[in-house]
Amino acid sequence: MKETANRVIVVGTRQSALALTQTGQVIDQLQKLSDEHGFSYTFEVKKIVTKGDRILDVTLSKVGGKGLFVKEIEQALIDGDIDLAVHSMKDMPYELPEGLMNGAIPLRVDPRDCLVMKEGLQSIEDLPEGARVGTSSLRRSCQLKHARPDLRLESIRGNIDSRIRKLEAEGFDAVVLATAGLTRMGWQDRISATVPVDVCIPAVGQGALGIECRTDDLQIRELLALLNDRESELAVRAERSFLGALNGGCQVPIGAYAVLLEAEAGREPVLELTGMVGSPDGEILLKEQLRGTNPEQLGRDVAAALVERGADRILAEIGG
Ligand SMILES: NCc1[nH]cc(CCC(=O)O)c1CC(=O)O
Repeated sequence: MKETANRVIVVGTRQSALALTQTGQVIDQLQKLSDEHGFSYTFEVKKIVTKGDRILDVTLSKVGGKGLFVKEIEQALIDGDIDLAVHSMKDMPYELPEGLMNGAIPLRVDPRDCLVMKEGLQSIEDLPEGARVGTSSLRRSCQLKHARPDLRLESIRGNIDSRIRKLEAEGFDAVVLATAGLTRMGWQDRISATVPVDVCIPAVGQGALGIECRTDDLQIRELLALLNDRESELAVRAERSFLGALNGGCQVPIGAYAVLLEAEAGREPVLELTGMVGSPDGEILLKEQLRGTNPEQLGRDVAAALVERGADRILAEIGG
C-alpha cells in the first residue's frame, strides 16, 4: 500500500460550458492516473464566477486587464478553497501569483483558429466581398483583415455557444473560434473551415490547458506530473516566453505558434517558434520565425527580432 491518505481533491473551474467540459475531461484523466498509481484520490468540482464572466457583454478589449478569467480562481487556490484549477492556457496571464505554479500542460489539441460559417460556405475564399465576420480578438481581426482587406470584422462577445447562436441571430457570414474549444465540446461538425497558421497565427497557448496548483502541495504536483505532456509543455513555454518578453495581454494583436521538429537520435528536440505582432486594422503585420532548443531563450529571441522591427512601438500605440 502507498502511504497516501484518502484525499478529496477540489477542482476549481469557471462555469461556462467549455470550462466545465474540459474540467470534466481532466478529472477523468486524473482519476485514471490516480487509480493506476495506487493513490486513493477522489475529485470534486467547484464552480467559480470570474470578473471576465460578469462582464462578458462588454468588449473585453475596452475593459482591458490581464487574467480576467483567472484571478478569482487563483485566489481560491491561495486560500485553500480549491486544490487545482483547469484553465485554457491562452487565458492564463504570463505571471502566476507567488505560491502558485503550472503543475501540468496536458497533450495539446489543434491550436488553429477556425471559421463557423453560414450554410454553404466552406473556406475563407468562399466569403463574399465585404462579408461580416464576428470576432472580438484583435489578433484574429488583424490577421484576417491582412489576408482579406474587404472583410468587415465586427465585435462579438460571449462564450462559444452564444457566439455560434449570434452567427444566425445577428446575421454574420462567419464567426472565428478556436478549433480546440469546438472539438472539446464535440461540436467539430460546426467547423466550416480551419484557418491555416500562415493566415492566422494562433494565440499563445491556444489548444492547450494549464493545470494550476499550489507550489507547496507536493501530493498534487506528483499527480499532475503524470498528466504533463513534455512536447506540449516545451511548445507552450516557448510561446509564453515570447508573450512575457513583449509584455502582452489578450488586448493586443499578438500571436505565437511553436512546433517541435523531428528530434535526431540522441539530440535535444528543436523547437520552431513563429511570433506575430500587428495593428488591429491589419495594415501592419510583422512575423518572425526562429529555431532553438531552449524554449525560454527562443521566445525572447523571437520577441527581440520583432522589437527590432518596431513591435514595441506598435504595441505602445494601441495601449498594450
Ligand atoms: N478566449 C476564450 C477562450 N479561451 C479558450 C478558448 C478555446 C479553447 C482553447 O484555445 O484552448 C476560447 C474560445 C475561443 O477563442 O474560441
